[in-house]
Amino acid sequence: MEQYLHLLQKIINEGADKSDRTGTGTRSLFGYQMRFDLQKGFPLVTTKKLHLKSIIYELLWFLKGDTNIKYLKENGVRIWDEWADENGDLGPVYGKQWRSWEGANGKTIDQVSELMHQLKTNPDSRRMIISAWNVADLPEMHLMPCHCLFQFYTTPSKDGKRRKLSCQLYQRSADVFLGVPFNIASYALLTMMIAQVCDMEPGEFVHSFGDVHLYKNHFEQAELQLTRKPFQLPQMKINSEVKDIFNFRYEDFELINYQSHPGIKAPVAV
Ligand SMILES: Nc1nc(=O)c2c([nH]1)NC[C@@H]1CN(c3ccc(C(=O)N[C@@H](CCC(=O)O)C(=O)O)cc3)CN21
Ligand SMILES: O=c1ccn([C@H]2C[C@H](O)[C@@H](COP(=O)(O)O)O2)c(=O)[nH]1
Repeated sequence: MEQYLHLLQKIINEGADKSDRTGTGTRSLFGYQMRFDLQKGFPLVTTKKLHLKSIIYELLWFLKGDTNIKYLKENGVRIWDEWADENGDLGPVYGKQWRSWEGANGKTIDQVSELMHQLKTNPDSRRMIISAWNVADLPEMHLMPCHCLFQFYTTPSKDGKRRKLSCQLYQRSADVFLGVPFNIASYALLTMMIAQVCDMEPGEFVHSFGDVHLYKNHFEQAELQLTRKPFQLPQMKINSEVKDIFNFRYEDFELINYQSHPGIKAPVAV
């Protein structure tokens, strides 16, 4: 995960100091890209211990089309608590847009099912995009989508038998210390899950950023992380019997050989 440490260092060295919506203050860069070859291991940050359980449950929650934190809470995941109302609702956030985007004349569009259909029937398509940035719904969302648009791309693999699947994400706003390690692992996992159910090989995850920032109250934590040497990447083992993107359960994932430095606490900007 040298790419990630390089980004942290670059923000510290070259970023502009900016105020932000939360009142915390950030140092920020505009426009940056990282690439992760998913055949070289699972891109989970090793310079602090990451809680993969939260990442997996959050992804399964998006795929269910859920936008209430009840399911997360039942599974011990608290990362969305600060944004929910008294009923646990977050408004029409990711899950709603991925699975039931409301179009004209009351029709809803399941972008994930559409994507699966395209990948299986027309894998050279240049239109395999999922967008959470539903402009009409933005005012109702408790937090506007940060990872707002992603695209898939396939090529024939070397042996010509199976295709290789890559994914590129555009993240308009990125909390480099807390959010980004989650976002990398989440989209890497999603790409591997989709590759499996389409009988493809995982290719690359390309992570493109708009405003990528380090909050002022994460500086010490980031400096500590930069003193640490990354370990080799772990591997992710997925239950190969699952052949439908909507049938994955938490128990279908096994992280192997994850060696990391200790966790580092940091306050989340609300
Ligand atoms: N300021 C901010 N940063 C974010 O990364 C973020 C938001 N807001 N709002 C919406 C979601 C929620 N996300 C979050 C929220 C909290 C943690 C966090 O506190 N992570 C801790 C451990 C949390 C756990 O797994 O229980 C960490 O050390 O990574 C991570 C991602 C990502 N998003
Ligand atoms: O998956 C996520 C979700 C959120 N973030 C961060 C990025 C920003 O620091 C805040 C959102 O604030 P805005 O004012 O709406 O940009 O949350 C993230 O990094 N990853």
